[in-house]
Amino acid sequence: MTNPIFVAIDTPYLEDALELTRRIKGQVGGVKLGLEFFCANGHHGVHEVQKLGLPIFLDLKLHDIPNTVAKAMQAINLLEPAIVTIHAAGGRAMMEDAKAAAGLHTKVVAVTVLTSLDNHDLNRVGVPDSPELQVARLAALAQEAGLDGIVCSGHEVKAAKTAWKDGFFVVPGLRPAGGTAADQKRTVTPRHARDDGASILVIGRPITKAESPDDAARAIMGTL
Ligand SMILES: O=c1ccn([C@@H]2O[C@H](COP(=O)(O)O)[C@@H](O)[C@H]2O)c(=O)[nH]1
Repeated sequence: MTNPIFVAIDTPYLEDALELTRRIKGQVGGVKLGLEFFCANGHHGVHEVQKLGLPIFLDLKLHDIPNTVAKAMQAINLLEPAIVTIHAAGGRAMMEDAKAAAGLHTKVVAVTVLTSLDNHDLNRVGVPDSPELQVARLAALAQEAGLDGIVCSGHEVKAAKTAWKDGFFVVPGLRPAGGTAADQKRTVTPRHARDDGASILVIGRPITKAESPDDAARAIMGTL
């Protein structure tokens, strides 16, 4: 089995990111760099991590008017990321323009409902539906816009895959059995997400905050 684990390296410190990536390199399939890292280290930082040889997932969650998102996408094309995120809530035109501006080998995936939100949180931002319904709605819009796939929690991935057979499904909010959820509200185990159709598993703190990140990644891989 290809290793589906992308480890979320959530740090503003380049040296820490490099050390962690070197340490877990043999145990994961790729590295996810987010806003925290990109704002602190920019293109240079991404290049440095890239030199270690793992596929790079740039989790920038772009969300703006179509022209601005398309220009941002063009500006990161040089980095040739394997995966980039945008927000589905930006609408169909924004997603279409983002995909058109992306490099040929970059998967553009849309964040549907953040895994840190539950039903109540969603209602508070004006969405009267459940996360399941909202994910299905935004996944259909992302598919119409020609994107490669979506980001959703492990609770919705099975239904999303049924509706979008060749979609690419990124699932964060993963916790090994008994793990601390922290700010995540819609969590499942990595095995559950994999069995339900996740294409890649995004795992941060259960690996990066473990006493031995490489052992933690190996142990999670052993459960899949
Ligand atoms: O809905 C989403 C979208 C992105 N994320 C990102 O995934 C990791 C999860 O980190 P953990 O430490 O495993 O909780 C993090 O980088 C988020 O920005 C998400 O959690 N949920």
